[in-house]
Amino acid sequence: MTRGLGRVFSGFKRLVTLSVMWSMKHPMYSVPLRSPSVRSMAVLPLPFGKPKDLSLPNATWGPEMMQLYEHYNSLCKVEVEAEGGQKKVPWKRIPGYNRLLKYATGGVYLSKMIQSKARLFTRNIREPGAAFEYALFINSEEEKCVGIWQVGHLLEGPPGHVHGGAIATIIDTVTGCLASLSGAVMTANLNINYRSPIQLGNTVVVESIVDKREGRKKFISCKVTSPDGTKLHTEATALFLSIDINQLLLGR
Ligand SMILES: CCCCCCCCCCCCCCCC(=O)SCCNC(=O)CCNC(=O)[C@H](O)C(C)(C)COP(=O)(O)OP(=O)(O)OC[C@H]1O[C@@H](n2cnc3c(N)ncnc32)[C@H](O)[C@@H]1OP(=O)(O)O
Repeated sequence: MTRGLGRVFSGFKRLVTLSVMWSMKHPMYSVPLRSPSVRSMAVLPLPFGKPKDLSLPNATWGPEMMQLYEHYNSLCKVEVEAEGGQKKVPWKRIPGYNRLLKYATGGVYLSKMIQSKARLFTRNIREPGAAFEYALFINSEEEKCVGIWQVGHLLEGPPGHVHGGAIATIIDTVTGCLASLSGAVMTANLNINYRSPIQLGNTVVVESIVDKREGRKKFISCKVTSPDGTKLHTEATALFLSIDINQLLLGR
């Protein structure tokens, strides 16, 4: 089984790697608000169809979530001067699917082959608004990732408030997205200080930056605040280690 999977995977590996690298540089993520024409590189024709981008607004998004989305989405259209007089758009919205492998060309097929029932933890509840509603924005120039999150009623920990494990998930996702800018990583360490509880249904902003790199290690810090930044909910530091995705998938 492992050998068979290895053969399937190695056939796609190069394609996936190249397309992930290409996708991080491609301006496709600058999707205008409510644009019906979301171009997705994960879109291959038959037989699996087009994956749905779950990072776009839906009817459950409240005014604060929409305001933040519009703010960061508008940053995704701002060009800045880069080296050699060229223009760059540093902010990109990361499209969200229910599996990570759908991210890249070939991933649609791969994700059907490898544990077809697997779902990304943050996208496994189909009811809109019930759990994690979010969009991630990344600035590769400043090495910064911002997540806007609306936390639904299925994430209760203390009465009426968000579970600490759900907050850890949010932090792991935002810092993990930033850490994976240059390739596959795993979380080695997550250190969280919970400063003030988050009410269910509320929207929060999660900002993360790279503090330091040492070989395979990336040290990232993160804070979770209210939308206007006045209330600090959570602070965290994370250590990510770059990994060989082959080893992860093939269990070597
Ligand atoms: C591609 C683009 C896609 C973009 C699209 C993104 C969209 C959406 C993003 C969603 C993002 C979700 C992000 C979820 C991310 C998870 O949730 S990952 C799941 C949770 N994590 C795990 O299960 C990891 C389990 N642990 C492991 O697999 C292994 O321990 C690790 C972390 C891979 C490290 O193992 P290793 O590679 O063998 O490394 P090892 O030799 O042990 O250590 C190397 C160095 O790191 C140090 N180290 C290792 N562990 C630790 C530790 N815990 N503390 C301190 N130091 C440590 C060692 O001391 C050593 O240091 P030096 O001696 O070199 O100075």
